[in-house]
Amino acid sequence: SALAAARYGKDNVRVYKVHRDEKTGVQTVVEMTVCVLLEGDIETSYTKADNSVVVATDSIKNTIYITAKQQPVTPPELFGSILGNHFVEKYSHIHAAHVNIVTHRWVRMGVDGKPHPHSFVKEGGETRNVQVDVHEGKGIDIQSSIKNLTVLKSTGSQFHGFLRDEFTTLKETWDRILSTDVAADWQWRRFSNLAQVKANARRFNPAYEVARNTTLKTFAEDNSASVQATMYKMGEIILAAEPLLDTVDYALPNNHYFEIDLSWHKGTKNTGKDAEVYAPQSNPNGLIKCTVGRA
Ligand SMILES: O=c1[nH]c(=O)c2nn[nH]c2[nH]1
Repeated sequence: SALAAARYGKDNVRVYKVHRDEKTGVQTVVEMTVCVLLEGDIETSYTKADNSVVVATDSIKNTIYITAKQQPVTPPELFGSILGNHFVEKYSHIHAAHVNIVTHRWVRMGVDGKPHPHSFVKEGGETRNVQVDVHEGKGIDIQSSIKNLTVLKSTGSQFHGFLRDEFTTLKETWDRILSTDVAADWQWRRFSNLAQVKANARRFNPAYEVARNTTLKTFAEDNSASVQATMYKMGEIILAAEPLLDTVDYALPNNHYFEIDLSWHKGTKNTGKDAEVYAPQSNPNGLIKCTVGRA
């Protein structure tokens, strides 16, 4: 046998960094969970118990903290590129670094209608993530994403005209609840090196805002014919907004809310246009995926 592939590193490195604006007294916080995996001429550490090629995962963890101290930690696309590039440049036998960053949403607290200078609220499990893959001598691939943004609309969603055969029991509907946990990601065109990432660093936050706002606005406003049709509209708009994007991906679970027939109780009407009380379903769920690319 032979080693077909290998990468190793430190996962679940939790990092918090505060920025203190001395003039205004406003403090800003970033909290993230980082994973760094390294690839390169490390085969002998697997096949020959040769640890001389191993940058210890503890050293990788230390490097994450030092880099977070010395470098900007936002936008995560930039921090991930700086971090990955460090390992490829520092160690001649390391030829690729794979950095995953999950940033948690500490949203500034509003107190008496005003943004508080140093207090924050974590809103749900929604995160902003990046996957940065630094390939020595080839370039830097960045995928940005939103995860666990749970949304629901109480109407404005339909599903009819679908294929009917001997396996079909689902009733057609022109008015249903639609709820999903948004997982969206957008793939940047390969950056040739760290300098080019830095030259485009101003694009990352606006792209995130466009992706998040487009997702919410389209979800809310589209009189959805299906999850498929609505997610495609989202992807089209995001792609049109940022020329450096190659593709936009969505993976949307369809979290079903079933009508409950209550007619057994004194003829209580609770289906169709009289439906008010529903049974939210944990499973099974639809799962609709797509990748929107340039024509
Ligand atoms: O939006 C939807 N797409 C589907 O493919 C589907 N299948 N059942 N319900 C559905 N809703």
